[in-house]
Amino acid sequence: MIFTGNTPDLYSAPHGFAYHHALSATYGRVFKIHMFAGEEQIYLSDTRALTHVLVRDTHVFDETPAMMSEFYYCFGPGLIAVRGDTHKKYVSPPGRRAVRQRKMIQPLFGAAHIRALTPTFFGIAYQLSDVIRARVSAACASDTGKPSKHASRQPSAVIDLWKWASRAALEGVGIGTLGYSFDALNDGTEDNAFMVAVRELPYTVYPLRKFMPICIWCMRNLPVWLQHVLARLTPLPRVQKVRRIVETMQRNSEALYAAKKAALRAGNVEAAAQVVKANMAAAANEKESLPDEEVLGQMNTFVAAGHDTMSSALARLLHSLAHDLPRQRRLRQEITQARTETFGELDFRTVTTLPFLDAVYRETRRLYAPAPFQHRTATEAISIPLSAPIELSNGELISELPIAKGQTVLVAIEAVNRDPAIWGPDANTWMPERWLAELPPSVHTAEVPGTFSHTLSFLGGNRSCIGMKYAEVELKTVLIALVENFEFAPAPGQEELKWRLSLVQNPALPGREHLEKPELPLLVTIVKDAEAQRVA
Ligand code: HEM
Repeated sequence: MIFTGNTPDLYSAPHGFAYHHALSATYGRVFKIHMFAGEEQIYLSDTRALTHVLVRDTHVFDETPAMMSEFYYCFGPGLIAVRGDTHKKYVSPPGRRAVRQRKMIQPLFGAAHIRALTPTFFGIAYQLSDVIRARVSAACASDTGKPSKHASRQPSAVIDLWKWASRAALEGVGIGTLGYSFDALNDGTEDNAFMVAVRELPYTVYPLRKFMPICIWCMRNLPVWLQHVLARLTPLPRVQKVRRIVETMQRNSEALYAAKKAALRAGNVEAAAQVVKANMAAAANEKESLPDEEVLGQMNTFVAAGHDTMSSALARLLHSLAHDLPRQRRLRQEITQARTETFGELDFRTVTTLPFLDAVYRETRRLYAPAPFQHRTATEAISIPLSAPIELSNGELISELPIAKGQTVLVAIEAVNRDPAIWGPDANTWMPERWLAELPPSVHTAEVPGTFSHTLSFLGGNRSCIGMKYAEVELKTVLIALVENFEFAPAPGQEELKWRLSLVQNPALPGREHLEKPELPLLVTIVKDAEAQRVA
């Protein structure tokens, strides 16, 4: 305990959430936590101070070396794993021009591109609904010899929706960013190695965070070839599994990249991945372009960042609605009415303007941020202002928080999103209606430095989530298709699910938290038959 500090509790998958909630409730918005080998970090949910960490003083607060090393090892030099000038600007080798990664990638996640992708998202959403329908029908048929449909009882079955949330997320990010279908929504498709690797990465790598200080030392002090030799020789099975996953992802991205470049050279623009297309066009025009390893880094990053967060987010939306049938019915009614009013043609405008759908989406993102915290490390000593003075253990009152050079701040995303002083006494309750009324003045005065609806779910500042709008439109589209076609309810005998802390949160059945694979069993009932769906 003296050596590990609070680290085991802070990162504990099964108990981590309860521990974080208890810490905030007990110690407030600013306090110290004790990490591995005596390191002290600052646990921060004071919004004024966080504005400095995430927005105003980003020249001081950088991504934590531990996280950068982890991302770099897993994905290569993609947007999430590069810092400072490289994040904005590639420091070019002689003869090459400099290119800003974020600037170059931004259009791929801009409103115009997302609008153009909306029919693709609908295609994925209806494929998902078809596969769930087929599963329910098959389960009913195997129970009774034929699908159990009669006047009073629609076909229903318990389905593990984690598997399908994960597959839909993969298909979305594959088609949307790489122009590549994993064929993940074809019921007969077995998981291929790439799919398994992407899916298993977050919960395989997460428990290794306790060894991060050792990894960082190696990455800072050893040549890359020696790091790879050491990774191969490390006897921990988990390290070997991560290594295999990373190699699989890299191999598949390389093959895909080669195929996309070849397609583009052969004049098949449609078949090219957006990022490859944009980069090759830039290079052809002698404009700023990324070297191959950075394009590969983006491909790995998009797949991982898009898959993990999106499957967690969709799972939370379905789970919340399953536990609240009246609100689920209200949402279904809104969607059905929109379908009638638009003569069946739901589009980008419908997706982004349905008020209750929007309220459900915002509330779920507020209460259940897939990534409940992040880290930033000060590259020099600095003092940042606090919203309200705090009392130190020696009785001294301070209104500026001193942060030492090298000290890490834990950005407590979830604590801000659930702060009762901001959101009111019902801050911990899932209540979509709060978004349909005027938000309390405290939400505005808090000045949360986040890019999404006064929350930190997509963080804020120069490293906020680039996929925010992409996520919103895809998730809402999928929700429209699913809620219109099915009713979701807790699975009998499996009503309680436990949400585990990981790189992004994921569900498990009580007593099965030790199993790495997440599970989301829900009772799915078909409420709109296939014929009606086709007519719509
Ligand atoms: C509900 C879904 C999502 C949530 C909650 C989410 C959340 C976040 C958060 C909190 C960060 C900051 C991480 C950090 O500071 O280390 C981030 C960064 C990032 N996200 Fe997302 N994300 C989501 C979906 C997506 C999607 C769909 C994509 C791409 C297809 C994506 C791509 C990225 C990338 C590339 C970054 C790094 C940005 C940078 O460093 O400049 N995210 N995301």
